[in-house]
Amino acid sequence: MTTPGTSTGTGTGLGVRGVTVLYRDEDGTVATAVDGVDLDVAPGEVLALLGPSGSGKSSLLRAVAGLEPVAAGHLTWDGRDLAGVPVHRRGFGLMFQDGQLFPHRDVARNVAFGLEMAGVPRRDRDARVTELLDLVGLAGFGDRPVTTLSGGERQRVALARSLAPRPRLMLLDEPLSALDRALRERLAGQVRKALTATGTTAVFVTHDHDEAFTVADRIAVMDHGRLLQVAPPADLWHRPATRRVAEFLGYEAFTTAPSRPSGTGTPSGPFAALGAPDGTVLAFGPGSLHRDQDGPVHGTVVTAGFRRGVVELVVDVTGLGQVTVVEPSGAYLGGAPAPTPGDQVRLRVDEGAVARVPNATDGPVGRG
Ligand SMILES: Nc1ncnc2c1ncn2[C@@H]1O[C@H](COP(=O)(O)OP(=O)(O)OP(=O)(O)O)[C@@H](O)[C@H]1O
Repeated sequence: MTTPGTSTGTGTGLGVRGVTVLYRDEDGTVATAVDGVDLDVAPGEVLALLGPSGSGKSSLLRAVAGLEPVAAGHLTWDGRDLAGVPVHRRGFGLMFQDGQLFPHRDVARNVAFGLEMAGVPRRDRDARVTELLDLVGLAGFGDRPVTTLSGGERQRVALARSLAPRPRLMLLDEPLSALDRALRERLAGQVRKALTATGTTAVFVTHDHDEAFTVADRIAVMDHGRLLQVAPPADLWHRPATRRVAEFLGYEAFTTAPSRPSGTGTPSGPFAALGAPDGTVLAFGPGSLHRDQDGPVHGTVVTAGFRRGVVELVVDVTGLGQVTVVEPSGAYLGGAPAPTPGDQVRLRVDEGAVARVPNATDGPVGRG
């Protein structure tokens, strides 16, 4: 058996150096899908590639898998160049939006497929299948025909099947995007559990912010073929590297941190209490401001609406712009009226929910 082995050894994992992926149209036009990306994924790490549609996430993943040629730069595993190593010799597992199970095999034989191909003895195979089905929450499903499974169950079988041969790297391309939101949220946690429990190094492509934050040890934000920032979830959320990243994450309004007037040492204005070095941009989003009748910040309600247990007020904040204020909807039980457009409100700032953006210009980042 070509046993890639688990990825928690002494290696260095995946190296991506200046990788560019190009597509050539029939008329000869060349489009750059991935543009000189540098990235490292450490052994045992789960990295999410997050970005809008068309940002180049799948192209980068497919290049790592060996499914797409690398036009410039190179890829390494544990320091060894992957150029010329065919897909099936990389020891990488692949999982896509549609898990593409074998319809004529039952659940257990789907999970066992890679082990059978590798000549793993029956007893070891059965033990591994039981272990994996247990891990993905499908204990006892072994003899079910896959045609009787729900979409979420199918994707969990596909995950178990990919993990069974202990790939040294798992590449997941939007594995949950065909499922409904509630199921996606639940399964994202399960995918993380399965990857970390098996010590599997993984790259998880998604355009869904919540999924990326749930699944990943670090998130790489991609746009127009370039990496904008690579950081652990909390660092990315609270310290977006640029305004573009902050906007992509959902921050809505920006202001430069108040500077200290020379001589007095005390900045003034409604955001004066927010500690940040001069020139830092403060980014406000849902949760950054709360209603408080004695609050120092003034605003006018633009819209108010219920959404999954909360009331969202879009408020035009004086000196800042429109920011969403989120309130538990329990406050409106019994028909208590929600604010209406045009109402004046006072607000206070939740300092921990205001991101600090270094006043850096947007551009690609170095390797993560
Ligand atoms: N086979 C192809 N031929 C030509 N252009 C392609 C091909 N595949 C992707 N592209 C283009 O490359 C760019 C990046 O596409 P890619 O699928 O990598 O982005 P993505 O971030 O994964 O998007 P999505 O989330 O929509 O899947 C897009 O502009 C896309 O139109």
